[in-house]
Amino acid sequence: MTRIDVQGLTKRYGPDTVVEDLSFTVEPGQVTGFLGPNGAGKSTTMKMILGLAAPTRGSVTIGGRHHRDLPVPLTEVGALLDAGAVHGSRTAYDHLLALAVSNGLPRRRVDAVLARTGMEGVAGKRAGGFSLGMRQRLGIAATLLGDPRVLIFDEPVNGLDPEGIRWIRDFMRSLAHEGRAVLVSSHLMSEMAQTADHLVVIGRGRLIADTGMSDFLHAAEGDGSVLVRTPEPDSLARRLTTAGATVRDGHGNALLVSGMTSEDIGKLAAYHGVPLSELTPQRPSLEDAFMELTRDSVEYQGATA
Ligand SMILES: Nc1ncnc2c1ncn2[C@@H]1O[C@H](COP(=O)(O)OP(=O)(O)OP(=O)(O)O)[C@@H](O)[C@H]1O
Repeated sequence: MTRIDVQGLTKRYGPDTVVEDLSFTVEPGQVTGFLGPNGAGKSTTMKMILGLAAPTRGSVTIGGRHHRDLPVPLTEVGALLDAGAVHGSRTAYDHLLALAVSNGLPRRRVDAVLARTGMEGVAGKRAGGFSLGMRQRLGIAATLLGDPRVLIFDEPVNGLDPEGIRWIRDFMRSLAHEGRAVLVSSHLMSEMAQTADHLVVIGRGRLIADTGMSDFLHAAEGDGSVLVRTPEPDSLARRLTTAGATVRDGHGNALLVSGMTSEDIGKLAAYHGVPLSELTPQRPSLEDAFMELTRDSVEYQGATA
């Protein structure tokens, strides 16, 4: 099985250390979300994985080999860093054919990737006239020309409409489902939550978290308090406190209850005949959880941060 192995990776540009002692693996059969605020070093790390930037220290291997030692790189790793890197005057078919030929790949792979990405209908159209979503599809088709086991996408959903985002998300999942190792960068936690199985979070070039998505979501669930709305807040607060819960007053007729599940609060209220108009477990948004995690490492904090 082919995995990406990043070990002690460091990159300096002059006096600036933009990636610092970074280690993580990208496992086959799952989507690994590579998350970090703007300027965190995601693109630089991806370039080092692909041999496009030389590490100052540390190493990256793909299936145990450095990128420079891969005989036909496109058959081992496909990458989309910038979907704009297409000759606008070429048709989608010719763009892919030029890539295939220059990499010694058979012509039939062009038809295969056009079909895989649902682009047969526009294969003869010039890429210069494509929407951003179509350009992304073309870029993704190109990454698949060599049928690689490892795929790398830098912010693939940036600027796309909801349909385009959904398409890319499903596509990433299907690639992982086939056993490929998929690394996808983003600065949006909410996007990753719907796509990734595993999360590698960096800030200012350093590793902040390397965790399963479900563990992250679990940790983000907060203190487990429950918002309860009732026309009889005083009576319910008394009964909840007697039953061992901690109750804080909210706005209007709302109570914020901790130390008891929403299910037990509902049962207690029903038992005492107290009507409820709302019973909502409180969870911080994923974006909140991510901001909390990376708070100390955003590059430029606003005056109010
Ligand atoms: N060739 C370069 N020379 C000097 N500094 C660079 C170079 N490339 C990147 N940097 C700096 O390295 C830091 C990390 O940039 P990088 O593009 O890797 O971050 P990123 O996490 O991908 O951010 P974004 O989401 O904004 O693309 C930034 O401060 C950037 O200015």
